[in-house]
Amino acid sequence: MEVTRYQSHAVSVIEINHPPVNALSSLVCQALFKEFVEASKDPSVEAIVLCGANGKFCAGADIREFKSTSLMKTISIEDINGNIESCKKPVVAAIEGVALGGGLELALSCHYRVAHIKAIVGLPEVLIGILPAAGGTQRLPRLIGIPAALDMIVRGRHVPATEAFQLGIVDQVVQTNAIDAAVHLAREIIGKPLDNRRLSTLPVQYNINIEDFFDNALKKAKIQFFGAQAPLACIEAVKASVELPFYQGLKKEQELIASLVTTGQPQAQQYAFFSERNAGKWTLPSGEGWDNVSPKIIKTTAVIGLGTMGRGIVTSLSKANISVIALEQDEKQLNQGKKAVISLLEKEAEKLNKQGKSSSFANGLGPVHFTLDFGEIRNVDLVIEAVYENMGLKKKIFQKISKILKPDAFLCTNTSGLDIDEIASVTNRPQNVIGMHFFSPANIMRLLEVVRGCYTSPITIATTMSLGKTLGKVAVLVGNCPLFVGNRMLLPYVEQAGYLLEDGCNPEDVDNALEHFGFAMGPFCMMDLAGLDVGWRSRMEKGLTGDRVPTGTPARQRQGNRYCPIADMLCELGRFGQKAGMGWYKYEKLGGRKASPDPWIRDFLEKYRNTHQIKSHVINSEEIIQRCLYVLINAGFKILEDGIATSPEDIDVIYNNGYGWPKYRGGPMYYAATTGLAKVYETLDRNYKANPDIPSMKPTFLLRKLVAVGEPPLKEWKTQLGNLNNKL
Ligand SMILES: CCCCCCCCCCCCC/C=C/C(=O)SCCNC(=O)CCNC(=O)[C@H](O)C(C)(C)COP(=O)(O)OP(=O)(O)OC[C@H]1O[C@@H](n2cnc3c(N)ncnc32)[C@H](O)[C@@H]1OP(=O)(O)O
Repeated sequence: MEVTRYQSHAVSVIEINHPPVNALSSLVCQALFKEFVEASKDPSVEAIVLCGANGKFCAGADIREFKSTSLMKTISIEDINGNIESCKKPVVAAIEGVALGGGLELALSCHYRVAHIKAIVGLPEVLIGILPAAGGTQRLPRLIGIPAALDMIVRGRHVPATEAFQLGIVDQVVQTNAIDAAVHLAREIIGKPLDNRRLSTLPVQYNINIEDFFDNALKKAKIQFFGAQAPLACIEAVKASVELPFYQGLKKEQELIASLVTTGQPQAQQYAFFSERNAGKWTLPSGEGWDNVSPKIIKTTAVIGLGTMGRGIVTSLSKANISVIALEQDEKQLNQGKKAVISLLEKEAEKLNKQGKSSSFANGLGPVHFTLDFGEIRNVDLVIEAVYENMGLKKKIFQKISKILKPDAFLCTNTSGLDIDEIASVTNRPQNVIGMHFFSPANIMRLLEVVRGCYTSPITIATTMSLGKTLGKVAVLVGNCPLFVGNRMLLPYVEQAGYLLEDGCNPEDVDNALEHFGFAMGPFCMMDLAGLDVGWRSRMEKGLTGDRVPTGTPARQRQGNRYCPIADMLCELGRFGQKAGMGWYKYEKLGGRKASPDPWIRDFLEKYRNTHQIKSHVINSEEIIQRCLYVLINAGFKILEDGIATSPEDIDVIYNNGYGWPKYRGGPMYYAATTGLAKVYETLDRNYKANPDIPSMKPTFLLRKLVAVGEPPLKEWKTQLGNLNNKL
C-alpha cells in the first residue's frame, strides 16, 4: 500500500509509504489523490495530517520515473497540491526526515507545517537539471520572500528545520514526534479561517527593485553555474511569481521544464545522480559485495603525516566525530599541522553554525589528539598514512605500523597512484591493506577512490567504503594500477594540452576552450594550482627528464613516442605555478590566485617552435576539446578493458566529483555515449594515423568493439567486456 490512512478522533492521518524515501511515483500520486479526496469528503473528518512512513516525509517526485514523456506527472503532483490547498478542512504537514523537491511542494500546499528538529527541507531539483515545477517556484516566494526563496531554489540548498522555522517555511519545530504534534495542531485549528494560509492566493511581497535584482541574479548564476541551464530556468520561474498570476506562474514552470528537457542536461544530471548512488554498490567477481559483506565499525583512527592531505583527512574524520590520533615525526611539523587543523575545524564549525547546526569541535579540536609517539596508535581500528608520495618511505611506515597495531586493524594509504600491492607486501596483514585516494582539499572534496590491491579482503573494502560514506564522501572502488582511474585518464589529457602548445596554442587558448566546455579549470590553470614541480618530480623518477635521460635522446621524443618537454623547461626556470608567482601564467604575487596570460610564455613558445622547426597552425576550440577529451575518454575505455573500474558510471562519478567535469554533461563516458562512439572512434583513429607516435590516440579495443556492435547504450557496455581480465 503506497498510501495509508487512519483516523485519530476527528483528524485523518494520511501516510505516504513508498520506501526508501517515499518518493512520489505515479502510483503514490494516484493513491495520495484518492485518499485525500476521500478524507476531505468524509464528514467524520474535520482536519487532515499528511506524513511519511519510516521517519521520512517525502524526497520528492520519483526520479526513477523521469522520462521526457512523463511531463504529465507534474500535473498530477500539482493536482494534489491544488486539492490540498483549496481543502476547506485544515491540512497540516508533519515533516520528519526529509521534505525535498515535490515533497516540500506538497508540504507548501498544506495550510500548516510542523517539522522535527532533525528534518531537512529543500527544493534541490536544480541539482538534477530541472526546477521545482509542482508550484515550488510560485509558492515559496509567496511564503518567505524572493531573495530567500531564490537562494534556496537556485542552489538547491538543504535547509535544516531550525533555519526553515526562522525563514517561515515551517510553523513549528518539535523535538518529539512530529506526527503527534501535527495532529495536536490540526485539532487546535479546526474551524479557524484558512484564507491567509493558502499560499497561491497571497501576493509576493517585496521591497526591492525587481528588475535589478533578477538581472543581477542571472548575471551571477551565469558565472557561478557556468553552462548549466537549470539555475537560469529557476530564476526565470521565480521571476514569474512576481510578474504573473499564480496559475500562469504554474504554466511557466511547465514551459521551462519542457525547454530544459530539450537541452539534454536533466538527463545527464539524473544519470549522474543514480551513478553516484550505484557507486556504493560494489561487487567483486566472487559475488561478495556491498549487500553481503558487513563492514567493521570504525571508532578510532590514526592519521600519519600532517602535510596538506593529512590535515584535510584529520579534519574530515573529526567532522564525522570519529576519534583520530594525528601523528608527525617532529615537534615543528606536529605544531604546524595542529595549527592548520585547528584553523580548518574553526572554518568548518563556522559553516555549520551558519546552517544552525552545532559541532563537537566548535570550541577546540573535538575528537583529535596530536602526538609524536607511534606507540599511542597501537589500539586504533584503522590507520590512514598520508605522507608524501615516496614508495620507500611508505613501505618503511607500513612495516613499522604493522608490527605495532592490533592484529585486526586496517592499514590505508593515501596515495594518488602508487602500487598498493607493493606497500601491502611489507606488512604482516596484506589482506587489511587498501588505498584511500583522497582529493585535495581532503576535508572538502567529495571524491574518494578506494583502491583494492590483489590481497585486499572484502571486509577491508566494505569497511573502507563505509568509512568513506560516513565521511560524507562519494567512495568509488577501483583496481590497482599506476595512477588508478582519475589520474590515469588525466595523463593523456595533460599530455595533449602540451602538444597543443607545440602546435600553435597559448595556455589560455586551451584553458578557455575547456572552461567554456564546462570544466571548473583548464589543464594549465590546474597545473599552476597543483604546482608544476609535482609532475616534474614524477617524470624525473620515471627517467623522462633530468640526468637519467640517455644522451642523444631527441628533446621531443621518449622511447620512440612524442614527448613535450615544455613543462620541464618551465620547472628548470623555477616557474612552478601559483606558489612561485609564475608558471603557465603570471600571478600578482607569490601564492597569488589571479592568473594573467604571460607575454613571456608567448615569446618562449614562439622561440621553442622556431628552435624545433614546428609549423604551427590555428587551432579552434572544437579541435582543442576533441584532442584533449577524446584521449581521456579513450583511456577510460582502456580502464574498463583492464577491469580497473567496474563500470562507465563509476568513471563518470570520479570525474564529476573529483576533476571538475561539468555534471550537466554527465561525465566523460556519458559524454562519449551522447556524442556518438563512432565519432569518438573515427576522430581518434584519424588523429592516431596522423600521429602514430602518440599511443594514447590509438582507439582501444573496447571502443572499437562497441562501435562494431552498433553502439549499445552505456548500461550494456559491461556485457561487451566479456571475459576480459577483471582486476576488481
Ligand atoms: C530524464 C529526463 C528528464 C525529464 C524530467 C521530467 C520531469 C517531470 C516531473 C517534474 C516534477 C517536478 C516537481 C518535482 C520534482 C522533484 O521532486 S524532483 C526530486 C527532488 N528530490 C531530490 O532531488 C532528492 C534526491 N534525493 C536525495 O537528495 C537523497 O537521496 C536523500 C533523500 C537526501 C537521502 O539521502 P541518503 O540517505 O544519503 O540516501 P541515498 O543513497 O541518496 O538515497 C536512498 C535511495 O533513495 C533513492 N532516491 C532518493 N531520492 C529519490 C527520488 N526523489 N526518487 C527516486 N529515488 C530516490 C536513491 O536512489 C537511493 O536508492 P537506492 O540506491 O536504490 O537505495
